Amino acid sequence: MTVMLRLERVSKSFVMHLQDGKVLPVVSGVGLEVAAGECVVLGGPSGAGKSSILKMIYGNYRCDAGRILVRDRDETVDVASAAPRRIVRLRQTTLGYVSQFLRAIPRVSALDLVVAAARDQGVPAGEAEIRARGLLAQLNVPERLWSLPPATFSGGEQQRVNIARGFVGDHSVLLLDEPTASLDARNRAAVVDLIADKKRRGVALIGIFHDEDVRDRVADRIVDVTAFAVATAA
Ligand SMILES: Nc1ncnc2c1ncn2[C@@H]1O[C@H](COP(=O)(O)OP(=O)(O)OP(=O)(O)O)[C@@H](O)[C@H]1O
Repeated sequence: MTVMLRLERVSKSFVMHLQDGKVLPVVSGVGLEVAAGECVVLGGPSGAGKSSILKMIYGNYRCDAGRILVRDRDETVDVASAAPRRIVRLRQTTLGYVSQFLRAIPRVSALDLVVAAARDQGVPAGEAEIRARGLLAQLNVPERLWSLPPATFSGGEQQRVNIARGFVGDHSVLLLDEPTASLDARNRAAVVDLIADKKRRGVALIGIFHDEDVRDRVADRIVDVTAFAVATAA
């Protein structure tokens, strides 16, 4: 078993600068591991800290304590202490993040957005286009839309273009932040298939899924984040 991601004693509080620097502790002592080919789902009620944990792993939120170890080919990177430039490189080679929101670029077509995500990871142009077309088709994005910029697409269509962007490359650790939120049953099933495919290829996945059916189909393990919740006097 190759561990691709390990969190050790990770803690996070938010400092509310607009409220006299009041400190809002969120999680403490988070420890978990994700192996290659495994999908771990973060569980627990709203506000438990699931998204904050994903954002710390991706390096968007700084953690107060602990280590976030990501295997990057022959090296191990501690996201908690790595320099920003190292985190940017880690995201190019190894660490991907898929949310439900697409950041559309004006005048760039849906197909080109997906191709660009693969090219950023060094996938050759021809191969990138084949993968992008395959994913847009698998995610039921109508072909007449592929040459159009997604700014005018429906929410679900934009979400599926974003999922195609997230899955088109060769990241070996993928963070999934509710990628199936507001998709219909057919497209939720398509995403479940994509996750199964990544698992077969040895990708380590960790994610948040509010849909119980999807969660049960993708999860090898569910880690309940309330175990790491910080008791506050409120
Ligand atoms: N940038 C931030 N600044 C201040 N507080 C924040 C910030 N991000 C999250 N929080 C707070 O941290 C707590 C955990 O939020 P988080 O989004 O991680 O929970 P969650 O388990 O993902 O919830 P949900 O299931 O509703 O998305 C919440 O109380 C939230 O208000």
